[in-house]
Amino acid sequence: MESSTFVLFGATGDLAKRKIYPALYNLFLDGKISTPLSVIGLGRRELSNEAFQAQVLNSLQTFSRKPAEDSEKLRTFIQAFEYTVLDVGRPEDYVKLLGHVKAREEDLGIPENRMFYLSVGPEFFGEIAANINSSGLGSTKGWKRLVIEKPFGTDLASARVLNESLSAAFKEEEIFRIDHFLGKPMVQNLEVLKYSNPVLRALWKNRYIANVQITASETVGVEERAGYYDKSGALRDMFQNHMLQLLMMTAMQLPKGSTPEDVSNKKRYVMESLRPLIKDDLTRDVVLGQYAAGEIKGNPVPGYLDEPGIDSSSRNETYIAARLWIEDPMWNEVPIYIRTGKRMKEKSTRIVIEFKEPLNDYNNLNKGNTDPNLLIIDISPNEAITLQLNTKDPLRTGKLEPVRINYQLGNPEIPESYENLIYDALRGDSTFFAHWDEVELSWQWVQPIQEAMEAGVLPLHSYAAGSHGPAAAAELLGDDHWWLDENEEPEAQEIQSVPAGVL
Ligand SMILES: NC(=O)C1=CN([C@@H]2O[C@H](COP(=O)(O)OP(=O)(O)OC[C@H]3O[C@@H](n4cnc5c(N)ncnc54)[C@H](OP(=O)(O)O)[C@@H]3O)[C@@H](O)[C@H]2O)C=CC1
Ligand SMILES: O=C1O[C@H](COP(=O)(O)O)[C@@H](O)[C@H](O)[C@H]1O
Repeated sequence: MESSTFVLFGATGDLAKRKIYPALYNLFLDGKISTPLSVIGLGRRELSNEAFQAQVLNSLQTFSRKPAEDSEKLRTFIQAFEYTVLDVGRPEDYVKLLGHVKAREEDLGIPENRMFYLSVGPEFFGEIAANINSSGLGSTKGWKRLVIEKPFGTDLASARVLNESLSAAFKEEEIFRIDHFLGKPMVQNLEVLKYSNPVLRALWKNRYIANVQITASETVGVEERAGYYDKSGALRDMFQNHMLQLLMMTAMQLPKGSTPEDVSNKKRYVMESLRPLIKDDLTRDVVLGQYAAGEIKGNPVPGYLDEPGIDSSSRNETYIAARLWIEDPMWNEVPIYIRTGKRMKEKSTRIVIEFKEPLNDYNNLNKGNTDPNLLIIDISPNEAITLQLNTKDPLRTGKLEPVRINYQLGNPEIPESYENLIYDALRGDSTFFAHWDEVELSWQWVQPIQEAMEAGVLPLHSYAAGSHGPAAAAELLGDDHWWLDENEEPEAQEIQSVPAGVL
């Protein structure tokens, strides 16, 4: 991999401190970044290089997975960072930035490879891309790449406008749209799991799969992000991007040796095959919820409407569950259940594949009550693969009983999501990024939900903080039920204690 200049817009912001600097540092320590390294941080506030470097050091000491103790390596890393004042709306600042980038390229003997990482508000994305183009920053003899954070638009129309403005300055293959769920090691493991195991490969089809459940539950509430979250809600914040990306990764079929373009095509195919939502059936397929006061791990927490910065009459959803169908010979008749919510009982991102019931019980031991086989893929915070099988009870009750075979990753050496993604972007590998077609089709699919929410025709169910979500989300599954962690209370018991009213 050739050296490049990492130009970071929003270098004084929260994401840069918590994720980007630690990721760069860990990549540097792992020898995954070409040296000499050059990072130019940008922001409106005045900072000397030394003050900026002190901020970077502080971020590493607070957030890095590897220790940032005084060492020659740490000093070399920190000295790679320089700072320039830039206001995104001032074209002259980009010209000054070009001078800075070129001077460093010459000083360090780095080829004109430039990665522009936009860790700023999405309202600036289009303007920055245009200014990179017009200032000459984008006219390089090497490669240029644009890395952008979420959110990518707030609906189909705004996403299309944003994409057009980016496309005027960068080609699609130069745009790397971060979806940090795609950087999670277990998500990156999905393809290998499906295709390197003949057992799973043979079963990964509707003949054997009863349903698929994709859950991202969080115990945190709105935190300090009321301004953003009260406009975004669970649909825009999690469902349209992370949850649908997990669905694509689960359902796509990828031949060995696929290129990033093949991946993008396969993911697009999944989205194109999703049965569109019908306005009149929405209440049957989608459940929205908002948390009421409750308890998280024994501590009382306020309801959403009492959170600081939230309008007391807000109808914003903090929970969404949906039933989806992929109209494709491999997935026909397999319901896919997706749910995500804040202030739930546990923090867990997980995919559960429920296999079809055996046609007949072995020797009729359980008389139709045999548990199904499950494949449970824990993505975070736990990273694990669990297979639930049936065995004969060794205590000779004569019954079959389910047992779980479990493999936990849990190795501190495993790179964090941003490390994986920044490494891939530096290598020019867009496999684990959101491509435009996927983003567009995702917005298209959720559009009927957005319209129904705007028209106020979708009920908003209340659920107690610390529960598994609204009771209506259990009904969405009909005869199926959500699978929980082995140690948790069964869903049915929890659901009974949840206020089932409609707000
Ligand atoms: N924080 C997080 O955990 C996550 C953030 N994101 C996304 O990442 C992006 C950045 O988020 P975050 O770091 O939290 O935001 P912050 O508000 O913490 O930081 C914003 C950054 O943008 C800079 N900035 C703001 N206005 C301008 C301007 N006019 N010209 C130049 N620089 C400007 C600020 O620097 P200064 O004030 O010096 O100008 C600051 O460095 C957003 O798109 C967000 O949605 C995505 C996932 C998670
Ligand atoms: O993008 C987001 O993701 C986080 C959850 O991510 P995780 O890696 O902690 O599982 C979510 O809290 C946040 O609201 C959302 O913007």
